[in-house]
Amino acid sequence: ATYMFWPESESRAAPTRDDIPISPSHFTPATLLSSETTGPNSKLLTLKLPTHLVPFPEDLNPVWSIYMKDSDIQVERPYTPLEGIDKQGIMKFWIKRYVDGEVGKWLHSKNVGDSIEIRGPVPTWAWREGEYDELVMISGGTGITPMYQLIHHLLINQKSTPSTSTPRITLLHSSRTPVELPPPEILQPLKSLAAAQPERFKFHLFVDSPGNLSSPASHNLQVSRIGTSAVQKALGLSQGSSWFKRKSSAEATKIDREKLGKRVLFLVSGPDRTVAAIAGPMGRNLSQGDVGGILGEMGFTSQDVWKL
Ligand SMILES: Cc1cc2nc3c(=O)[nH]c(=O)nc-3n(C[C@H](O)[C@H](O)[C@H](O)COP(=O)(O)OP(=O)(O)OC[C@H]3O[C@@H](n4cnc5c(N)ncnc54)[C@H](O)[C@@H]3O)c2cc1C
Repeated sequence: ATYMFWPESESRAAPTRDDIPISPSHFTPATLLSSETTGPNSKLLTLKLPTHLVPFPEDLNPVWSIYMKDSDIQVERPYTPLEGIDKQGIMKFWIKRYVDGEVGKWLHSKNVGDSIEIRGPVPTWAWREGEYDELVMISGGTGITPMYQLIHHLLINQKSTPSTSTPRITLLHSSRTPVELPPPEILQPLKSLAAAQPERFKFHLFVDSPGNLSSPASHNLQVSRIGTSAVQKALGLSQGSSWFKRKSSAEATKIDREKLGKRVLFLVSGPDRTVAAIAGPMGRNLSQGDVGGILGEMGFTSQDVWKL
């Protein structure tokens, strides 16, 4: 997935400046305000920029990320600020450390007060108002971060009632075990939103294995992979309905897209294996590749699916 393997660009050699707002063409030193362990291999990092370096809100259409540079080995990787950036220059990130990974490990080793050079904002995927009636988001691990940024922008951060052109959203998220689930800073706002506006937002959590939890169900956790039935449920369909073409048993899960009657977009983000299982592997050179996996089996095509 592009999510894991971003090509090394020459941009890591971009100059460092602290006199103009952040932009993709230069690095800017930010200060690490807090670093909090959130699981066996993840941390929540908060960065702060001086207020005069904060970009204009109109340059911050979700979903966007910023590159952070490991200044020891001069390697940069993109990370997604969960709530974008506020007027005070604060950005929060949920970051995983891989055993043999470079930048994640380096970021985890940083102390409060340290300086981290950042470059961005860089668009990940451009949200366009009014194009979809419904978004079905499927994420694995830290792949929840772009989903969270979009949900925060559309539904959590709204002072007034969302407009009728705001899509209904379902988020299906999976982590390997309960201790690897996103931290409360991410889960709690999503749970509150699902409880307060169930007609606008639905949220379901999955784990591959229950870990030490004796009763996952009481934590609203399903112990299973995200599969066809979870997607059907997200679309408000049930197996018996006429939406399903029933030409042969092999086609039992195929959806008659014409009859869906709503403009649905699937957003998929996470580790390679998760993206491949849900929507087929990414293509060469960061292209989307064909839609495969369970969404492909259900009959969805590249106009219905975007792999982040
Ligand atoms: C737009 C975007 C936004 C992102 N947002 C976030 C975010 O909010 N939070 C987050 O945690 N991550 C995010 N990522 C992922 C992040 O950019 C890094 O890819 C991730 O942190 C791993 O980088 P690393 O340097 O720590 O590990 P790397 O050194 O890249 O290694 C990662 C893993 O791959 C393995 N590996 C390395 N090289 C190879 C190879 N050649 N072949 C096989 N395996 C190999 C390593 O052993 C390790 O397990 C985002 C990615 C993108 C593209």
